[in-house]
Amino acid sequence: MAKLYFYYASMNAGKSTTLLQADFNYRERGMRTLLFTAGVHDRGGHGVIDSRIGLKAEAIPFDPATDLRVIVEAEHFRASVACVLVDESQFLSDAQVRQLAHLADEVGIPVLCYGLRTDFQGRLFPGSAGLLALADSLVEIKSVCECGRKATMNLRVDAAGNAVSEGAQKEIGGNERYVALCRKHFMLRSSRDA
Ligand SMILES: Nc1ncnc2c1ncn2[C@@H]1O[C@H](COP(=O)(O)OP(=O)(O)O)[C@@H](O)[C@H]1O
Ligand SMILES: Cc1cn([C@H]2C[C@H](O)[C@@H](COP(=O)(O)O)O2)c(=O)[nH]c1=O
Ligand SMILES: [Zn+2]
Repeated sequence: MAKLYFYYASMNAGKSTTLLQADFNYRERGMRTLLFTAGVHDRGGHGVIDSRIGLKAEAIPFDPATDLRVIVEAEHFRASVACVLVDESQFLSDAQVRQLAHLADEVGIPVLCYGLRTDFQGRLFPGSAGLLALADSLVEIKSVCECGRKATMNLRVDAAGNAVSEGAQKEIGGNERYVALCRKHFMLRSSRDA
């Protein structure tokens, strides 16, 4: 039975790199894949999955109005799709997570989602909440805080490096805007700079 997977981590943990490796693995065996990424996440260009290690691939951009089920079913009808890979899956809506679950259960295509678990305030994103609730397999990709503990949280920082604790949930950025920290240091920095 095909499964819905959620590979989650803090920022800068290697999610996009791992996705692109999994994609390569399918394609080098002659299997067709479909890649999606959030249209809003244009750090490496619109509709591009880019890893800090330098790997890149084109992907279908999704926004809240995108019906991933319709796109994948139409493509699968045209030529068999072996796997669907979704980057920035924290930005999926709950309805889109259900579309992906349908693809795994009813169409038989494995769906691999990669994304953040929590935002800069330590709260779940809609896509992460949906995936934590519905995925068959939850896999944590691990990275380290500056203290050596596991980095599970994402601190948003300003140009001076001070913690930002208020603002919109969605704010595109990279290492200049976010620091991955363990929970202890996330809490300490959040309250110190408040
Ligand atoms: N030149 C490099 N060689 C090896 N690893 C690198 C290099 N540049 C960045 N990295 C590592 O890649 C990881 C970030 O990968 P990326 O796929 O962009 O993460 P994510 O998608 O989780 O934000 C970090 O662990 C970083 O240390
Ligand atoms: C914590 C947090 C992150 N974001 C944005 C910032 C980046 O554009 C992406 C995550 O990118 P990565 O591939 O994991 O490096 O998400 C956000 O909008 N809001 C947040 O709270
Ligand atoms: Zn720490």
